[in-house]
Amino acid sequence: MVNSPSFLGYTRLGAETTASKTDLREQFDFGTPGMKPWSEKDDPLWQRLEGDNQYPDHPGAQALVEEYMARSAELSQKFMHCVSECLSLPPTTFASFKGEMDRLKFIKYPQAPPGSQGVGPHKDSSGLFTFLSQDDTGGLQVLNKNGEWIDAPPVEGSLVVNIQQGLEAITGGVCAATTHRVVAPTTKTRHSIAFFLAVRMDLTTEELRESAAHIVKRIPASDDKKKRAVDVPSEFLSPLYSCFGEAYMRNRILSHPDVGQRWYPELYEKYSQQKLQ
Ligand SMILES: O=C(O)CCC(=O)C(=O)O
Ligand SMILES: [Fe+2]
Repeated sequence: MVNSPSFLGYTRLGAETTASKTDLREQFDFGTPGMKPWSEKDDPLWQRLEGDNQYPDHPGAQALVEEYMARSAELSQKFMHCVSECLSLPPTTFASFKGEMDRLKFIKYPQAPPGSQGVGPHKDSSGLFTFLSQDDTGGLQVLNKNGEWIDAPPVEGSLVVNIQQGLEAITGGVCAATTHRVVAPTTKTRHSIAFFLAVRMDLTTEELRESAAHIVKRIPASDDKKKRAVDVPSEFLSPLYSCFGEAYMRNRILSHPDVGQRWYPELYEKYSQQKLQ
């Protein structure tokens, strides 16, 4: 991944940081193929997050990744319609928020001493929803409304769906982003595959406030529930960033400091000193 300004490719064990601690996992990150090349002259820096994949040197890997991404994109399209209906909104309400490059990650967690951090507490930040497939090892946990960690145990043939910060921001916090983590396995290796449905990176906080107000008005949640949900902090809603792309760039740089330092040294310095407001 260190060769990719788009944070795509292989991340070795120990190179990723979440909640200021090193994660015990290795992974391959891929994006929807065929993105427009970044132009230094015309495009904002965050546009560079959309780039070319680095495929492993393994027969069939590229075809498999591309098929997995295409089918997940199709599924997520239907899922978004269902979510809109559940919120009593027209089925295509979220269509105009959909971003260009979805992401797919193949993750491996090696055995570790009890209580080790596979991946630390976080909210997914590149988009609207995450569709997660996990093997039968267990270790995925979700924070409930009382602030307790509860297991999200493997259920064969199922996907875990996380709400990402993009949807949280768009719905004014009514659909709160899922805070989750993985406790490292102690007796065997754990594998998981995560598909991240992209949100539009050019969406500015101003546009967002307008559309969120419009959507929130129409979602039939109690005012009390709406208010509490908005209290969840989100880097996407931080006044520090003018659009989703910028907020996502910060997230990538702090999660993958080696890549951040190589390609975006000035931003790395800035973000590592900045407290999220
Ligand atoms: O491995 C898992 O089950 C979760 C992975 C995850 O939350 C992530 O990579 O964002
Ligand atoms: Fe996650």
